[in-house]
Amino acid sequence: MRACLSEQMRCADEVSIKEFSISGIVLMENAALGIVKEIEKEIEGGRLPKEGEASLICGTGNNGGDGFAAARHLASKGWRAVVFICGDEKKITGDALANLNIIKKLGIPILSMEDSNIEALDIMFGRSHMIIDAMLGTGFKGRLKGNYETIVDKINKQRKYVLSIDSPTGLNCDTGFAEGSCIKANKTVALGLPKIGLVINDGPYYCGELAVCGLSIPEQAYDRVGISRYLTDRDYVSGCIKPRKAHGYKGTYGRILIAAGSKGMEGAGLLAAKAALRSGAGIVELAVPLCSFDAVRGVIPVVITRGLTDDGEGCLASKSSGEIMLALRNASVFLMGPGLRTSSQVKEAVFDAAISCNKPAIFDADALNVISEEPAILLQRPESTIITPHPAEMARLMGISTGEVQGNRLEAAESFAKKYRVIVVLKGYRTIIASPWGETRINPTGNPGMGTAGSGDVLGGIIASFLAQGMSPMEAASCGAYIHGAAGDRAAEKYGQWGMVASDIIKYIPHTIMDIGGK
Ligand SMILES: NC(=O)C1=CN([C@@H]2O[C@H](COP(=O)(O)OP(=O)(O)OC[C@H]3O[C@@H](n4cnc5c(N)ncnc54)[C@H](O)[C@@H]3O)[C@@H](O)[C@H]2O)[C@H](O)CC1
Ligand SMILES: [K+]
Repeated sequence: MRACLSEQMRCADEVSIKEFSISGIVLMENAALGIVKEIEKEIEGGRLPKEGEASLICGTGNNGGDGFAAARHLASKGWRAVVFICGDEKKITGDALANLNIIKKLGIPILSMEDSNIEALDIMFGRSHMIIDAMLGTGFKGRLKGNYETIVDKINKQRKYVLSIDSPTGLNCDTGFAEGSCIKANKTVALGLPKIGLVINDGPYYCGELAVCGLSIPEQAYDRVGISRYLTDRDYVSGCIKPRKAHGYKGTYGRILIAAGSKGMEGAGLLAAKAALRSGAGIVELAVPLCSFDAVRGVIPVVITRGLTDDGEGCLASKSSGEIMLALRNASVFLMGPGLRTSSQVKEAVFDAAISCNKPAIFDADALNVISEEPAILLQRPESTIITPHPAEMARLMGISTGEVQGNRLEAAESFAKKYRVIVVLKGYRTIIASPWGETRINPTGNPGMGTAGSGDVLGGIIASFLAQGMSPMEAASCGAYIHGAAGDRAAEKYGQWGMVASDIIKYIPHTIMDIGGK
């Protein structure tokens, strides 16, 4: 599913209205119907009563207009709807005014904002079963002004079910940050497309459950606007995980070469190898420095192991690159980096491999740490090359602080992908997969328990595996992140976020793939 900036949504609305003759009032009606449908799902799920009182707190823009229209549909379903208008009623125009006039004629109770009425909100909320936040949507900028802040704080103090229309009021729906007070909703119904800020940074915290109501805006309108950011969803992943061919054999599912490890860091390569096999790779070969060979040989019987010349100090020797090239002749995909550690010899080995390897490749962990000394080396690789940095590695690659990366995750991943012509998988909360050609995907799965040693090695293995089985690099990176996160979510259910470890994520990869539709 696509995700967009508020300005892009405004353009798509305009295209729908002007070029496809879907008028604004139709979009607003569709919004109201979609919101009521989402409320009905909450009733079915037992989170709301079948009938009750709803307080609709409406702004003076179109977000408020959606609220007026929703009040009418809720009233027709047997709810007692009470509308409170924040701000100067005289400012209400267009489609929002049309809907306000309808509910006035229907006799739906409307309170409007005068300072004394703010106190009336407490009585209103006291009686309500549900508060609908229709104050501000994509038109909101900066920090809440005037009475908005007081009202938002009042709503957050209530222990009532809160549904936000399009975006929780107070949230910047482009950045996913709130500068001041912000509604903490139980559910947010995004209209048209989810805005980027709803799915990154603090957005998911404020939104609660996210539902999307398409408003019947045609895909052509989004194409016209050039919206190329996506939220990876289950349908996308199940479309990429194709049934295995009846006549397939292990060679059909690819052969992965993993160059990883150093003395005492043997686990990294083993985790990647196991994750690759558990996600369907045909053959996995793990190449480690000779000094680590005995520690990995036979640990996973189905993994082929190979020793590479070491530097006598526990790491790869620079001349190991010739041996890696030899091993790569039989491989279809190359994964380099987990547990290598950093030294000038490791750097030489990584740079040689980066220049010479003509197979689809993923560079991870320490391979990225040495590449960060001269990231321009990446320009010598095809655009399909994948790098999988965590925020600190991304910061090193970009020569900025981790805080700067985390404050602008989307921009960091996208700008690096464009500048160095590689696919960037920026790990962390809401992993971002950015391509050099402008397609970006945001991953919705995963949990804080996945911040555990070896978790990234598991992700590298899954991506390599999907690549080896024929997915495009963008599909492999996006589906890899999705399955990794979803398996991590299952591991957290079983062991808790505190107790889960990387090998638990691997345990749940098979079930997660089966759930998504892989046999
Ligand atoms: N996605 C769609 O296709 C549709 C969306 N709809 C809804 O329309 C809103 C956007 O409407 P708009 O009138 O442009 O803006 P808002 O209602 O969000 O707010 C405008 C209002 O906000 C005031 N404002 C701005 N910043 C602040 C601030 N910091 N503090 C206080 N007030 C602020 C500004 O002055 C304006 O008065 C979208 O979200 C959807 O809900 C359509 O209904 C259907 C099509
Ligand atoms: K809102």
